[in-house]
Amino acid sequence: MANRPKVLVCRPDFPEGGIKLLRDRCDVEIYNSENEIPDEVLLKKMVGKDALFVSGRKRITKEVIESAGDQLGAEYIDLDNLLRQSDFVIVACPLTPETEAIVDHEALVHALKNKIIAAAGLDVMDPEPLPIDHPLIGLDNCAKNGVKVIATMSVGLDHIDLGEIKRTSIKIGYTPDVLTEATAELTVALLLATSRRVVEGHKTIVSGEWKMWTPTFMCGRGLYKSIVGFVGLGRIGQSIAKKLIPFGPSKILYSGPRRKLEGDQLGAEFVDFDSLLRQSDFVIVMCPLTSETEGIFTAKKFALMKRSAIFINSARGAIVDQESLVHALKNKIIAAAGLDVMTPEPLPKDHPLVSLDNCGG
Ligand SMILES: O=C(O)C(=O)CO
Repeated sequence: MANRPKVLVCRPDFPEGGIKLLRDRCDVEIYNSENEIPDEVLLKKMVGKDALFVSGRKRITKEVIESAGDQLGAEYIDLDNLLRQSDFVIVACPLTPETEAIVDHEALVHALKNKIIAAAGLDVMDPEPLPIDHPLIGLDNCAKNGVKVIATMSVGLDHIDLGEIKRTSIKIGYTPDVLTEATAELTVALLLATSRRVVEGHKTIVSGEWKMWTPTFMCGRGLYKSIVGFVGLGRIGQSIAKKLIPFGPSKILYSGPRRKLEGDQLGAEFVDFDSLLRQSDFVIVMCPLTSETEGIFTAKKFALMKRSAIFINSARGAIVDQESLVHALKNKIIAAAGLDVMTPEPLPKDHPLVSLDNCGG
């Protein structure tokens, strides 16, 4: 069918239901490799596409955005002069009261139909999308070019250069709330498995290391009357907190950019980062990866934590300085870690975190 948006799906293994939704409305090309699409392939394949659908692991770089979008540079000149001189006129000003209705679409249709100008390439229009029967749609000399949407199957946007995106008209689609409960359940599982040493215990049976019952063998740490600290109390953090409250922690703390009403409603106390690290028996990392949070878990921060503390990260590996985490675990500066995320993913088999008994993932 004509005029269907063209979408490049950058992995073959997104859930079928979602792909079907896309296929119903769009022409879909799927990049068929289990590895993330390399930039040089993406740059070629996205030519002529209206949208990209990527995973949360595909880095969307400045180069990709520049090729996808609608950036320009221009020499200052008054408008009429510019219109008289230019072979190509690129509209890239912000929408303000002064520029509103900058393109009179009827006038544009007239100009294109009557060859007053040769052609138009539109990355934006009014309304968006244009109705299928709009005269611009049927005009051979009017192309709607360039990627308009980058959709990612993730709530995290850390893989996309948002600074560059803001300089374009590209819209971002993401999946908030889709995995809130799943991530929260997994984090609770990770926390219990780590504190109750489930994986370690399993290994002792498989390896034959468990010889007999002794009073303190595989003793873990309890949530009951513990202090649980959340670094980031967004949707997922709140859901984890709700699931942990029935275990009877004595206190829930959280740190982040600001105190939240939802934190108050959960009876959680807003504290600064260092104070959270000093007080918590369980530290749960649930903040987004941004320039402010990258590498915030340094050796100094691990040193602030209790020696009995358990560290859980279900957010992003890069929030943690991983060498410092290895050091903290090896030297029992903290008791244990449960990791849903790491750098790189997957960790190589010979990475120290893989062999440490007090680290699970
Ligand atoms: O939604 C996200 O950001 C994820 O990491 C899911 O894997």
